[in-house]
Amino acid sequence: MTDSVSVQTYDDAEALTTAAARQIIDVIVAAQRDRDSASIVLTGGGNGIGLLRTLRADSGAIDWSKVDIFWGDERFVPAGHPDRNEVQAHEALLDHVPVNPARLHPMPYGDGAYAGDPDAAAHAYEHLLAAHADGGPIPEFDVHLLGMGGEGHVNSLFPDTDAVREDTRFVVGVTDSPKPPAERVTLTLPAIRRARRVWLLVAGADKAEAVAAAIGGANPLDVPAAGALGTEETVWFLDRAAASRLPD
Ligand SMILES: O=C(O)[C@H](O)[C@@H](O)[C@H](O)[C@H](O)COP(=O)(O)O
Repeated sequence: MTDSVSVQTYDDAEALTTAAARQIIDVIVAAQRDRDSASIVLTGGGNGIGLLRTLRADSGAIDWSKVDIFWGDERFVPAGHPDRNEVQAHEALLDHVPVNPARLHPMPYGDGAYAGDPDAAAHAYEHLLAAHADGGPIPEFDVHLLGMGGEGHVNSLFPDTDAVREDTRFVVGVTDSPKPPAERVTLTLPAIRRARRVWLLVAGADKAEAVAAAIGGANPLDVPAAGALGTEETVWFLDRAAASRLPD
């Protein structure tokens, strides 16, 4: 674990997603050079999907056939449902670049083999992660992207829930999400903390208080984003409004 937390502030959401896209190209290219492959964890939300749209326009020197793509959380809805983060990621980027389908690792669908049982789906995804780990229990993702809700949630880890309290499992099912749909599958804080880099993409004045609390070291049970830390770095990509409550 590192305490290397940094903040980058941009004029608006478009500028922050553009900057994060440029930087993720460099990280992926370097990982492919050093280890022949890269692994990223995608997130939903406007900024996470915005970053993917930016990469669609220009993904630099990335060899998309050598990127493993995982998801940090998923709404437990049927395959192809527009609310699935996976569907939005395909529309924004994955349908438009030469990914290796075998290296796309979507979370299970709400109408598939685990229908009605998000926890069984979570166990299945944890096994999938283990199968792609290089020594450890799950991969050391090169970058775990995250959005954040106004109350500080990341992935489907909402304040004061069993999911955010989870300290052993890497993936859990959620049946009580305060934000619909109630059923979700999510990586936990222990999973996020295995990532080399955790990048939080956050815009808007309604996020400013939670941003300040998280960076100020709030209890993750109250502000889940406070517990989202990478082993090498944690970077907050903010617009001016989201950064407005940070101390100078
Ligand atoms: O699953 C969800 O309900 C959303 O995807 C959610 O977790 C989102 O990522 C954050 O609320 C940040 O969203 P924005 O980037 O759009 O602010």
